[in-house]
Amino acid sequence: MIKRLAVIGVGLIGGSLALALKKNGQVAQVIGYARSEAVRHEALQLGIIDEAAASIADAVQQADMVFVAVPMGAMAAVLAELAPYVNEKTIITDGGSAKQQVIEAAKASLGSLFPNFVPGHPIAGTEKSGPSAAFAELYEAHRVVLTPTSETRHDALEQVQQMWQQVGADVFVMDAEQHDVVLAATSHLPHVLAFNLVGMLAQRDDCEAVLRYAAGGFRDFSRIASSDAIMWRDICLGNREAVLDLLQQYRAGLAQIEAAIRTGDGDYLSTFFNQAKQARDSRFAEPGLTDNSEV
Ligand SMILES: NC(=O)C1=CN([C@@H]2O[C@H](COP(=O)(O)OP(=O)(O)OC[C@H]3O[C@@H](n4cnc5c(N)ncnc54)[C@H](O)[C@@H]3O)[C@@H](O)[C@H]2O)C=CC1
Ligand SMILES: O=C(O)C(=O)Cc1ccc(O)cc1
Repeated sequence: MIKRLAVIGVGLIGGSLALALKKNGQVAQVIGYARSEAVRHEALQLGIIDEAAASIADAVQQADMVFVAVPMGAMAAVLAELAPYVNEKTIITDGGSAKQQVIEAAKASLGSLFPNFVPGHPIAGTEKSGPSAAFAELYEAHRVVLTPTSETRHDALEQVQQMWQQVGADVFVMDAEQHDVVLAATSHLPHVLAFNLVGMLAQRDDCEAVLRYAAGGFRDFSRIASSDAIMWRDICLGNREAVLDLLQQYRAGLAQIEAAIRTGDGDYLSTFFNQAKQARDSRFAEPGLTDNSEV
């Protein structure tokens, strides 16, 4: 049972954790902070938080658990701001989509309390953001990856693991570097591709006609291009190396497809498409990948 949970960033991810813990009676009090007063007020009105803090210091001072769920680009500043106000009993964790960058920031800011920091990433979300997008069931039957370092306190890791299990998540522990490569492949690259496709089509003169006759496949593929621009800017820049590697690999594949179309190499296309289909139908046939819902 968490006595006082401080949520820094009360949007989809922070808000959903607060709602889920409250719903299950796993937290006595939630205090929330967001940069904008209007967002804090909204979170209070929606019952996501019990109290709105006027500063990060006020939010974390009495907390036994701190959950940081701000865009990746704001993580370092938030961690630096909270560091003087936490103590050896406070556990600090986060929900950032790439882990190595957050770990570096936490190490730089938290100093001797760095072992109290448990890096985390719920592999659950939608294309919506803000407190109004939060819902208590978001994490049920979804994966949460924790990427402790060699310095992470074992009891802190256990408590964060328990917190996520209490809201219905399956918790996995992974090395941060591996996490960033894996998530670049299945999440960061697809978002970049969707943004690029939709952005490209939006610039065409015949955009209206193109979209009017779009089929279900376009709706599926383009949904994630509705995601928050600042959040995805920060993820791309925060997981730079892995995203660039995958983009290069993707471009090489695309170039081969382009060459096959140009030269009329139908065998290449059918073989390659069939290999991808076989992979999607067998090895990728995981719950969440086979239905049409968001991750
Ligand atoms: N949206 C998604 O599906 C998922 C997002 N994440 C990660 O979770 C984190 C939060 O994302 P969302 O909840 O979707 O975003 P969101 O936009 O819904 O919420 C972010 C919150 O942070 C606040 N905020 C922004 N800058 C701030 C600052 N400098 N100081 C204090 N508060 C600040 C905003 O007011 C808002 O309350 C991000 O790091 C994102 O990469 C992780 C998994 C899924
Ligand atoms: O909306 C979707 O399908 C997502 O992929 C949500 C998502 C966004 C960012 C993450 O780090 C994890 C999950």
